[in-house]
Amino acid sequence: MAAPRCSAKVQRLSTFSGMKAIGQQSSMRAASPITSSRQQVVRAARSQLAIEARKVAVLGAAGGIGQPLSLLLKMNRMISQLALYDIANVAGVAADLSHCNTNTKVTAYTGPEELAEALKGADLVVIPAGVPRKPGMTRDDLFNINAGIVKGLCEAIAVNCPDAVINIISNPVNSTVPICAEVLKKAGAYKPRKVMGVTTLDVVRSNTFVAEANQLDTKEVDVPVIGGHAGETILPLLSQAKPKVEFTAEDAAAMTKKIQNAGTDVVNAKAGTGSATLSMAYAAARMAESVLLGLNGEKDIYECTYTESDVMPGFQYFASKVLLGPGGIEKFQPLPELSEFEQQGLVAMKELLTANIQAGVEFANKA
Ligand SMILES: NC(=O)C1=CN([C@@H]2O[C@H](COP(=O)(O)OP(=O)(O)OC[C@H]3O[C@@H](n4cnc5c(N)ncnc54)[C@H](O)[C@@H]3O)[C@@H](O)[C@H]2O)C=CC1
Ligand SMILES: O=C([O-])CC(=O)C(=O)O
Repeated sequence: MAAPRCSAKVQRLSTFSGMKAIGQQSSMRAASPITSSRQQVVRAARSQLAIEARKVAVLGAAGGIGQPLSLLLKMNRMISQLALYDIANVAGVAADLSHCNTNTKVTAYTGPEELAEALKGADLVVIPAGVPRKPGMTRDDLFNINAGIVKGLCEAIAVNCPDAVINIISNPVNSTVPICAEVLKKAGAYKPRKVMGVTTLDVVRSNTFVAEANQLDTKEVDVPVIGGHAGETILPLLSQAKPKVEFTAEDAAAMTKKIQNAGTDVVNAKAGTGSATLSMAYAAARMAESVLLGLNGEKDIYECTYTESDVMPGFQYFASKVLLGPGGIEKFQPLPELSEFEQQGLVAMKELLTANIQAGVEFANKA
């Protein structure tokens, strides 16, 4: 008879693992495809990190991103309770997921009257609630609907779990993050180091495309992405790619365009049925994992994120690489020396990013 596929000894730290069982020696080759370039989860597994009981809430859990994201989180050993909230269809998603034999307990909450219970005690709240783009739309075109959704959810967070880290996926991220921050400020519950716009998909895409173009192993590539999360505000720092990759000016411009347009390419390929969901779930699960590793005290956990920051004078909110830790963002990495092309990219994004930020701040503060 075949041996059982999984035993108590073969519990993995997270979904992405490919990693060896906790308690066994990990090797680079066996490392997680998501995190191995950073080696952070591998190290956590090696050190048999003391794992605290953590509650994670997903708001918009029945959607295109919410469902695969919840599956990935259900497989994350650092999460003891996964609270799934949506305005509809979430009970079935939770019932389905609850049959996966991992130790994460899944609970479902439907509609505004159950939102408070979903949030109470959460260490991390991930928000993929809201409408996605259709071909021909910009992310800004989602503002009218999604701004109100994010505002309402953040008002509830301010009351029910003001200490939680918040990962905002809902577009337009350039505006929804300022909306979240302003709502929390008004409620006296703002922790600037804990409000993070999820731009991990831009990093994931950059790593993939740069690896493919240079015949590199994807899991060894790391490209920081700064600015924001829309069009020309997405600025991959190809000059800072690790390992070092030489680009001609023409190739750098083409690669930058490809990364900036990647979301639109998926929207067009899906032809009216939505935008990136699976790669976004993967990216958000990586970000959640990094946040939780940081909360648990693991060292050297770095991610790019869009947040209120002083890193780039002239931009109140900006995406850049940060060190994560027990307090959320522990430290901002100063911007490295940029190539001439990247400096031009910074100038080019100024008008759009400033307008996006202003729209968010104004929306949150109108009566
Ligand atoms: N940050 C990023 O890199 C990315 C962001 N996105 C954005 O993520 C958002 C979600 O995308 P999908 O999951 O594809 O959309 P979807 O339409 O498949 O799912 C959205 C879910 O949100 C729920 N929802 C709506 N109003 C809600 C409320 N008030 N409270 C709780 N849940 C609510 C809906 O019932 C639905 O289940 C979109 O705004 C999209 O543009 C998508 C891809 C990448
Ligand atoms: O393009 C969209 O609308 C969804 C998104 O933000 C992305 O895929 O980067």
